[in-house]
Amino acid sequence: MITAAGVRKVYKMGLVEVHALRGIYVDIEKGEFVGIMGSSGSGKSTLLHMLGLLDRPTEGRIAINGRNVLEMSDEEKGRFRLSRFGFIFQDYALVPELTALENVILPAMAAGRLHEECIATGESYLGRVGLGERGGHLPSELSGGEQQRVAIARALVNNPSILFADEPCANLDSANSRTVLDLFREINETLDQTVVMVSHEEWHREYFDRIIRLKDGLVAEEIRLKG
Ligand SMILES: Nc1ncnc2c1ncn2[C@@H]1O[C@H](COP(=O)(O)OP(=O)(O)OP(=O)(O)O)[C@@H](O)[C@H]1O
Repeated sequence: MITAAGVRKVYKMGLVEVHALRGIYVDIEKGEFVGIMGSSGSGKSTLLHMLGLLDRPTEGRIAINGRNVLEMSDEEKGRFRLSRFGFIFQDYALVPELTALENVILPAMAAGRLHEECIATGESYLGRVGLGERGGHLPSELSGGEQQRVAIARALVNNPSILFADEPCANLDSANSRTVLDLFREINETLDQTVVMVSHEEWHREYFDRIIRLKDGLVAEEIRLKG
């Protein structure tokens, strides 16, 4: 589904070069729940950004369903991200002035869908994450775990083919982390949704089908746990 081949990423800060990725080869298959693990600074978020087309590699090839994304224009990549990808970040990234439902429907509105259809789809996804009664609440009126579930509903609203989550449980206690991880697992199993998640918590591995472990910008090991 997504292939990264020989992907390097160098951040240049003045005269200093940071080699965040040093030649990564990974394949993400449809329907997988993949954990990208590794110690701090190993390149996990950078890899997620490359696979999610949020940033471009310095060198190497990324292909989605066989198509080389480096040949896409920025506009085409933007459309692709909006319609095919869902993103979840550790700080939830909700708009504080908008209600939960308004946050959830933002990507659907941006994709030009009819307002009534956006509301109906948004309500249905809020129900799916267990917040059907909380659509009118502002993010500040919700707990961290609830805010992250709103962010998951928002990521799902355009029915993407792949969900990218960057340390989605980093700000949650273990009970809320489990709720969020159970939700990812359920979405993965019932909607056949591909999930790629960055984590540095070893206990999360019980949820993953496969782990890609990074070290110093390279794949140190891949472990298949299920499937
Ligand atoms: N925008 C940037 N500019 C400069 N250096 C960066 C940038 N983003 C990341 N880096 C550097 O690239 C390396 C990899 O960073 P990355 O955030 O991908 O690691 P990570 O494994 O996700 O770490 P963490 O678990 O701490 O979030 C680090 O040395 C980091 O300092």
